[in-house]
Amino acid sequence: MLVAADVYRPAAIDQLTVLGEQVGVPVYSEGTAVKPAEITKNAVEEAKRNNIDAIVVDTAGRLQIDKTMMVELKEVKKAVNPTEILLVVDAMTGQEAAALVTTFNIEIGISGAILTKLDGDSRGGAALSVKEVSGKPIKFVGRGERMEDLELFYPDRMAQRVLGMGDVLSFVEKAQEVVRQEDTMELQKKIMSAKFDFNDFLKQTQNVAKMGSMSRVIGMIPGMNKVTPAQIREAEKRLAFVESMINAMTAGTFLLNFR
Ligand SMILES: Nc1nc2c(ncn2[C@@H]2O[C@H](COP(=O)(O)OP(=O)(O)OP(=O)(O)O)[C@@H](O)[C@H]2O)c(=O)[nH]1
Repeated sequence: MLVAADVYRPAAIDQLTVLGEQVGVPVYSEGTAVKPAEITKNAVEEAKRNNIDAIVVDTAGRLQIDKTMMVELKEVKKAVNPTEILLVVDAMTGQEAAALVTTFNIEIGISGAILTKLDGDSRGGAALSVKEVSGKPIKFVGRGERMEDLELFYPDRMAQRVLGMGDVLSFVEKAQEVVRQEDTMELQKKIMSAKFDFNDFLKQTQNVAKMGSMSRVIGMIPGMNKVTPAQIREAEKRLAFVESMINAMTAGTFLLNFR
């Protein structure tokens, strides 16, 4: 169950409700008038009543460290004694990330971090900072805006990406998640017998899209870390254009004459 305990940002509750619907997870909310610690305590009771054994509490975030927020987080921690306390760190904040992690770890005591926006920072400086200043592990990383872009963190794979060696293991795992083995065999047969058509091409591009944002997929391929965000945006635009062209075509058999 997801718990809406960010009572300050007006859209935070709605945002969590939409996310809950998307992933099929119930969302517990009491609006903005109740204190986060109280909401969290009630949510645990509600979860127990419904035999739900895991809850994720979304608390308010701030760019700057804020005393009131720290007190509030301590209250939430005291109220429910969570198994994990994960700090969400934006990788784009660079060195500021180190200060944030240090303060949260001293004040609240974190058990790990989630590093987001790694798609915008391939150098991985923030990842090193988290470990260096807190000694706590990064448990998940975000590489784009979609749910599929949130993944488990593997330090060795991150190191390979930073060194420009790609991340073939994650690439294969993601591909296995979205493509069925039988479909791959079918496709292989089509290519071998020269029957690969525009519909197959469309299916392929849709499968790649299911693996996550284009920057994320490209980043996993060895040697492709030099492709700039602008080039990726351009490629996405062109792909959308080609897709619309194919969708506008009439089905049938055409012979192309290239003489
Ligand atoms: N490119 C990219 N965008 C992300 C990533 N993670 C989150 N975002 C985007 O960043 C914006 C802010 O994300 P939120 O989830 O609202 O951030 P938040 O931590 O809840 O914000 P607070 O209100 O401060 O708690 C949204 O537009 C997200 O789609 C990521 O890994 N990569």
